[in-house]
Amino acid sequence: MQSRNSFSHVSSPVIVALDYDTAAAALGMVDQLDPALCRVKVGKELFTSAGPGLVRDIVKRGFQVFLDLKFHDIPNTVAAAVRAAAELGVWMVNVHASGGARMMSAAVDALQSFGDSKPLLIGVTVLTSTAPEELSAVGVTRPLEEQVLALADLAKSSGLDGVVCSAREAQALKRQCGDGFALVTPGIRPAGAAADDQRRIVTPAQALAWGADYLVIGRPITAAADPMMALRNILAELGEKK
Ligand SMILES: O=c1ccn([C@@H]2O[C@H](COP(=O)(O)O)[C@@H](O)[C@H]2O)c(=O)[nH]1
Repeated sequence: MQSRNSFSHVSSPVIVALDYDTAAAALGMVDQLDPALCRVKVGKELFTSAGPGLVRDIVKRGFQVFLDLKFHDIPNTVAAAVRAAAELGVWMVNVHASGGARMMSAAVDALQSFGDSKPLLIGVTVLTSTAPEELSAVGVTRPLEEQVLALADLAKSSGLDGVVCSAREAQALKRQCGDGFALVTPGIRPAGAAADDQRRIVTPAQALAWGADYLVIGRPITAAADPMMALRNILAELGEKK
């Protein structure tokens, strides 16, 4: 899957999740990483503590940034938020697909004026920390995979570029949505690694084999004694299996 915006120069599928509470800690990790070997993700903790200035700094260092703020609000607010994200120069931004078609279409429309520098717009389906048995407690009674497929269908018909899902759903999603629709998969764990709070985990090689386009990996890299070595080991495993 080649991303369809003007930032498509990194061939590695790995997106390193920078889940830190200060700009200094995040930049400490960024400075150990190579922008030719991975992209990076700024999520809610880091953005809330360090703000848009840090995102600009990371972009200036040559990294493609996935701004993972999972917007979910009324259409006008989400449209304005994704526009603000695009102005930061990020490569990818996301919204919750459960926000509905009108909200997602408003986000798509808001990005039109950015032309080739438009970030990829991705819809979150069901979080990878959600176990199948947890869905009914939030009012979703159909099976988890059906919910993921339905939300992906809504995201695609609303004009989004892809979805966040578990790689466990990747094969069914590729069949339904086709190759041009990006599958961004957190919940990635090398064999033997701790699952932590994730519930639908997949190894890096298995995720790619099942059709994931991007692998979001946090703690298995950032908590490693040598994060760059951990990244290189994952890439080597992927190279061998591709
Ligand atoms: O469904 C989702 C959506 C987002 N995430 C985010 O990805 C990383 C995963 O980090 P790990 O340390 O590899 O578990 C984290 O930033 C989450 O907020 C997700 O895990 N699942």
